[in-house]
Amino acid sequence: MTSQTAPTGNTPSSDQILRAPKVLLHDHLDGGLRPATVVELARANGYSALPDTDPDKLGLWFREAADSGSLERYLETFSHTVGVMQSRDALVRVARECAEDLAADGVVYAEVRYAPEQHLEGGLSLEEVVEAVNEGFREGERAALADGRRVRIGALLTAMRHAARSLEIAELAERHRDSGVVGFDIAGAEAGYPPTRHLDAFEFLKRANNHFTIHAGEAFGLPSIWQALQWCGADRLGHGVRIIDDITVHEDGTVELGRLASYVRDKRVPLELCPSSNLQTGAAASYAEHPIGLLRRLHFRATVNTDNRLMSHTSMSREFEHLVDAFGYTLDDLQWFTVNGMKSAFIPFDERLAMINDVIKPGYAALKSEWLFKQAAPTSGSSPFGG
Ligand SMILES: O=c1[nH]cnc2c1ncn2[C@@H]1O[C@H](CO)[C@@H](O)[C@H]1O
Ligand SMILES: [Zn+2]
Repeated sequence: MTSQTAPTGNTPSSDQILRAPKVLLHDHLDGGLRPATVVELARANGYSALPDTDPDKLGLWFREAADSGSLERYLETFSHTVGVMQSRDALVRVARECAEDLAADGVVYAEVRYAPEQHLEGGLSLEEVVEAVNEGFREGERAALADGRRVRIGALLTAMRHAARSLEIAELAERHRDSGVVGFDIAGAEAGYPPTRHLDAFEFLKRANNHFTIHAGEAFGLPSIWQALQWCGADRLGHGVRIIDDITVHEDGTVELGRLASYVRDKRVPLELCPSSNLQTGAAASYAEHPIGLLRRLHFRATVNTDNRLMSHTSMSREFEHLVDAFGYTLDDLQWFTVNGMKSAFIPFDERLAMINDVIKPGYAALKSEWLFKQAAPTSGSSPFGG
């Protein structure tokens, strides 16, 4: 007679990772299109600049072109996705498919960002862009629900850091606050465009008690993170991965945090880490060397994100799989990242708490207790009771 005991340190299977409830705070709408949708929208809208019209080859092209080692070159690939997202129908479709794809990946809560100012070439107004995207998200949530999957999507409005429309976009976010927009962001090339160029937008949002994150500490280091936090007052850091530059690991294994890294950890500043994206832009050399391993050990408020599912050929499940492979993470680790994400979301506290207690924790508990019911699984071999 053998007896089964609770597994410790078990490696989650791909299937468990897929079914685990996941939270995503950093995902670009224009970085997550299905390749086939890019092709179809280009055809429908007379966009003729696509590098390939075969969906498989186009998907590969995005991935390879983005795999350049530089953020600037990575960002060039967005001209094609933004290029086909210039009509109301295109925006509704892309947003709907985004919600459906995230739901199919087991994401239960996501904040998806895009820059309204980049979608005006077909004659839409900023308001119309936001309304179209919101409509698509709601349609996608309903379609997912009809399929038995629950997902909630909030939009973040991004202003481009090289442009000069950030105050206008911040005001747009504030106007749509009760209709699907949960916050604000700035993105684009980091070097040469410090967040302090947009102080008026951040001041406006703070006066309105609104929320914002800033892409900082991705292609540029500590000064960018410091400005985002101490000059701009960001609630979260988009990437923030270069906070590692302010952390010293000594030969005897002791770790020393500089003032900025201490502040980030002490204040529980959420880091929207995007491992695959960082490998492509050169911010990290491999998954195993990605700072997320150390940041998790040191209990920073680390979260796991996709950034751009198309360009990085990824999903939340894939990001988790890479981390499980690189660091041996268990379901407890994945739950820790997920709860961190939910704690750091921009929706109200009571909703975050309910999502943690009523959706995330029960979801992981169900996965963690599966070993108890192994004998009932259809694939199990001989009877666990012998004979
Ligand atoms: O990792 C990133 N760092 C900085 N900017 C980015 C990143 N990914 C996408 N965008 C930029 O954000 C815009 C709105 O979604 C995209 O068009 C792209 O230019
Ligand atoms: Zn990003």
